[in-house]
Amino acid sequence: MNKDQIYADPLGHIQDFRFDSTVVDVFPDMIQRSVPGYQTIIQTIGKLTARYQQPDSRYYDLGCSLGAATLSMRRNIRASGCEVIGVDNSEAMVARCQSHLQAFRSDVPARAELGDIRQVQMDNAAMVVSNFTLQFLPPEDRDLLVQRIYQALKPGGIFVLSEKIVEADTTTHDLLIDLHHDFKRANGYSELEISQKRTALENVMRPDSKSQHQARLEAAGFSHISVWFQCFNFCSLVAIKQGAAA
Ligand SMILES: Nc1ncnc2c1ncn2[C@@H]1O[C@H](C[S@+](CC[C@H]([NH3+])C(=O)[O-])CC(=O)[O-])[C@@H](O)[C@H]1O
Ligand SMILES: O=C(O)C(=O)Cc1ccccc1
Repeated sequence: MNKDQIYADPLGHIQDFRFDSTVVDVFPDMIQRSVPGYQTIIQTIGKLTARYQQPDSRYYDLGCSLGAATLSMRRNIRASGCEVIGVDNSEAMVARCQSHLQAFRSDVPARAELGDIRQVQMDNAAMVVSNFTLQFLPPEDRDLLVQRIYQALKPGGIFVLSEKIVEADTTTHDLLIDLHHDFKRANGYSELEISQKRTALENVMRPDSKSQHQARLEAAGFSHISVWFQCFNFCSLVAIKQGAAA
């Protein structure tokens, strides 16, 4: 696995963070060392797939990057007539993701599509995952996407939404950010790397608060909403669409 050293040297001008080929080459190392609980979340997406799978259904991974969640869903589907679709608007990510998907044998079809998640057609879904992707959309586009996810889900379908979050309380907000930086430091990132990456993300990643996420999911129509994971300022929610009446 290639080590992430993208922000190791001092940069005169720090450009906005982009998911280009330089990032693709180090992405598994970067996400592992930067996102607390990443592995737990990927594994739990698999467990949720095993529970919420429905036959003849689609499973979407929005902002699939290299396909970690796509693969985790595919590994856990036993129902027939299912298909897993990863979508990402980074050409470099989609190309690498597609070759990962082909490297593992499976009876469940899976593909990575190049596209903007705001435009992609979704329907007949048992499950939709947005694992740290919604935070990169312009805030004004988030409500509509969540409404479209709700519409795409079948009754009883599940949406897994993982996000970096902000706290309303500034004291605990600063505390959680400090704890996250401690986590990055413990994983070998220097002060310079932490601060340059922070600057690079400032204009492109705009986290909401947990209550904003919960309100948006409720407004879209989801019946059952819970935070199932949180470590520092990283969290993951499940939102379930009401099942068919018995
Ligand atoms: N509008 C958009 N349309 C499509 N893709 C987008 C868009 N905006 C950003 N992306 C894509 O969303 C991904 C976000 S990374 C997801 C990790 C993955 N889910 C994982 O479980 O490993 C999160 C992170 O690195 O913090 C990138 O690949 C972008 O190209
Ligand atoms: O690195 C960070 O500080 C993050 O917030 C997580 C992250 C991980 C990978 C790409 C972009 C952001």
